[in-house]
Amino acid sequence: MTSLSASKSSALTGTIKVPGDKSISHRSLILGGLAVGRTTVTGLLEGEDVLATAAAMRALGASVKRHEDGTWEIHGRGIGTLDEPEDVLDLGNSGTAARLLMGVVAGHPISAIFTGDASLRRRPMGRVITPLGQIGAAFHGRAGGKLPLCVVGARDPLPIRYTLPVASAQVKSAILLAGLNTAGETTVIEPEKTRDHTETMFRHFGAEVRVEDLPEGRVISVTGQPEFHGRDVVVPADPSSAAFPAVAALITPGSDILLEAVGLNPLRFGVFETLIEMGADIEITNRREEAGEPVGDIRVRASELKGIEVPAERAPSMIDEYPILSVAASFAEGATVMRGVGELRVKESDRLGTMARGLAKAGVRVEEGEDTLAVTGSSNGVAGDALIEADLDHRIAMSFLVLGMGAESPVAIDDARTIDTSFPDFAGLMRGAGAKIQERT
Ligand SMILES: O=C(O)C1=C[C@@H](OP(=O)(O)O)[C@@H](O)[C@H](O)C1
Ligand SMILES: C=C(OP(=O)(O)O)C(=O)O
Repeated sequence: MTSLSASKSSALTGTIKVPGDKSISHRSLILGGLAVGRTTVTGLLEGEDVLATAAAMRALGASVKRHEDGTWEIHGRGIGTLDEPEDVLDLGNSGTAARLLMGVVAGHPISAIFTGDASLRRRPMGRVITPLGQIGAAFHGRAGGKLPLCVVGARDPLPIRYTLPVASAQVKSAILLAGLNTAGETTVIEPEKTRDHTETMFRHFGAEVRVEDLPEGRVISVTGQPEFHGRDVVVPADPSSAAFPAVAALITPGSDILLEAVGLNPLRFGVFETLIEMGADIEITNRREEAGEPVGDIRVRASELKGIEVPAERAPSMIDEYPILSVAASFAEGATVMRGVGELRVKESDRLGTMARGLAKAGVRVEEGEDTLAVTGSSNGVAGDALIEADLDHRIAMSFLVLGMGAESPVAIDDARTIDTSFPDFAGLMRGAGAKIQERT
């Protein structure tokens, strides 16, 4: 295991291009593999999660290649024509890859066995098994719907109308992907809006998607068996990754950084809204659109932050950003109370537990509730001097390295390898901006 340690850094400066959006990268490989003809993807995140999706799409019969210039080229044969994989599909650490691909397989007359690393094997899959079972797929696996499990795809997938019991773009996307191969209209109702990259990209590849805002929620319908044609996709920089250098700059006096070409989709932007409410000096310029997604540059300058209440309804738009928000809160004056965050317990780690334990170890006042987290910052700063267990969770690992950049004494993480799932070369990019991150021996 590579252990890294971060210590109090001087001002962070310069332009930082964080890697491509993870959600959009997964979807571009999957839809490219379902389309007839050539799809090219530029700016694909080459993190382990996305590479697991690339390998799975190859195992399902798509041609997926990387060119030397970093562009990816995908050729599929059309919806309904995937091959049965000859071996187990190992999705590593990626919940998105596992759940979206279960949707794809559920809608095809093939079987596949899904597994993942120790973190993915403890995550709940019942949330996709229930609706995909209604479509006609069968599942054989461990008690409680955990991986490894075998998906037997439906011979004649049925169109369903399903209301999401949990705000999850992964569940919504799994159902819509299975719906691609049904004769008829598949409808998902989401009482709380979640990221809409699947809907946007479905349209980009040629599907008919209807979206209505009704009293029961957002109603999304896709007409099955569209002709998907290969398309060009430009992946914006990931706002979830951008949040790490952004918070690092906010808590490091004198910092002034520019985050280039970041996705500004409002359903992903909750963390920046929250930081601005906390008093962050954040400015967005050069707004534009790429492949149907809004993009812009984000300038972040060191700021005095204050604690706030983060409303529960904002959770889906910043679900992956609570760990790094808790770090910002540790340097803010007063309490930051995060509500409605129970979903964090079923991510790569139990993020409420891992954050609460780690912050307490580093000397931060923190209270963990069943679905709340309250962090109280102090004008004395953060003590640090802690070794944190990342627990196979990239966002926990990066959050504590950022904490170390502002703390009085260094903060170390036991396993930095996990960062490669979503942000390869995080340490290199941060060092380039002035952060002090060292290998521990
Ligand atoms: O659809 C996606 O790409 C994602 C959805 C979210 O998960 P849930 O659907 O479980 O909320 C998020 O946490 C994950 O990192 C990516
Ligand atoms: C929860 C995350 O990803 P996934 O669900 O794809 O493992 C994440 O990246 O924070």
